[in-house]
Amino acid sequence: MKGVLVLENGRRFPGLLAGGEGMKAGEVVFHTGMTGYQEILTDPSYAGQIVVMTYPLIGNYGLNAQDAEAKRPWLAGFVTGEACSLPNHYLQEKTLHEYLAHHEVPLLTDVDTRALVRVIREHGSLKGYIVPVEAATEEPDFSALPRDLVKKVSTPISYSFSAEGEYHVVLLDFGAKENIARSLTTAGCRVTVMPATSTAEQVRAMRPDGIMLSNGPGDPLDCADLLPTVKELAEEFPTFGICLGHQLLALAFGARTEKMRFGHRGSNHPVRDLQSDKIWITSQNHGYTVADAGLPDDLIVTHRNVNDGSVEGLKHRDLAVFSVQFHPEACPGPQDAQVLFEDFLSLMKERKGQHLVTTTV
Ligand SMILES: NC(=O)CC[C@H](N)C(=O)O
Repeated sequence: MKGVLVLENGRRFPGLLAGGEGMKAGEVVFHTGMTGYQEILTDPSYAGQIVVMTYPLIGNYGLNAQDAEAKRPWLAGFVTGEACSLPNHYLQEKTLHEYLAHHEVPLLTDVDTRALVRVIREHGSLKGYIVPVEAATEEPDFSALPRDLVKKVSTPISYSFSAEGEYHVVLLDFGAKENIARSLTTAGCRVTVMPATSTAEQVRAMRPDGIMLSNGPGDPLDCADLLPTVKELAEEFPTFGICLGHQLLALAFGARTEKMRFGHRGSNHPVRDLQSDKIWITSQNHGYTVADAGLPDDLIVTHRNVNDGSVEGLKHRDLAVFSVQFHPEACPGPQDAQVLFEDFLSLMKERKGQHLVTTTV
């Protein structure tokens, strides 16, 4: 079926429509990863967004049971140049077309994604919608795009992700990629996942050694009601924030966040670790950033993006609290930053009063 992506500035990008066919509006963003599309499709941070892949051929290794970051896709649409309908991989269970049709997510293929990405880069991110060509006269209501995305994607109930491990981490789920829990488990932690709206008392009752604040969708300012709890927990426990978790920590301690022109979404964003002066290649997916202006004295910048200088990491001057804008759990992507899970373990170890043996490589 012929379909079209219509941008809010009126630009139209025709293609072939498969998957879900109802009108789905969202913020149109692009991702530069060559692989990792299954992790992108299942990353809850993309809720409410239409993701355009810049790499021309997507889907050639199918989707499997192991690489999902969540049980379902949350994104509003997926746009590719070419989508492979005959994938080949020993783990492959579904094609891109089958997976997105099953979850009723529109898949628009055969799109001139190079032209589309140029428009987004020039104008900054734009809202848009995908529809069958004949329905493209309907006026979408962009004002109706949801703002309570974190509460939509967060787990409704607490659950134990892993039951063994020396340190107990409560993972506050703002839309967590499963690989954060997997990485913590691999590092030797017992992980309990709790809803985004959990109170400090509920978290404290779990007797955690540390708090992990996850990634998640939307504008961090939409989560203002969660900030007092984030601050209370960070003042009491070793705390590690990733992406949205980093932004919420920053806001909770008095920093500001701002929307970026078109964000960072890809598997090879260079970040400078200011302490070692080494460059890490990182996986990123964010449209907001912590602003340099008005950064409180208590927060020290630990990492910066090499391309645009934006804040990529923070630590608290006095508390056992640190956070990064990129994804050390790196799915998809490189693993340069995985050492941060060891750093988190070290903070929990210190809090327990044990001697620290650094495993940093
Ligand atoms: N991956 C994330 O956690 C993204 C954080 C936030 N939604 C942003 O786009 O900046």
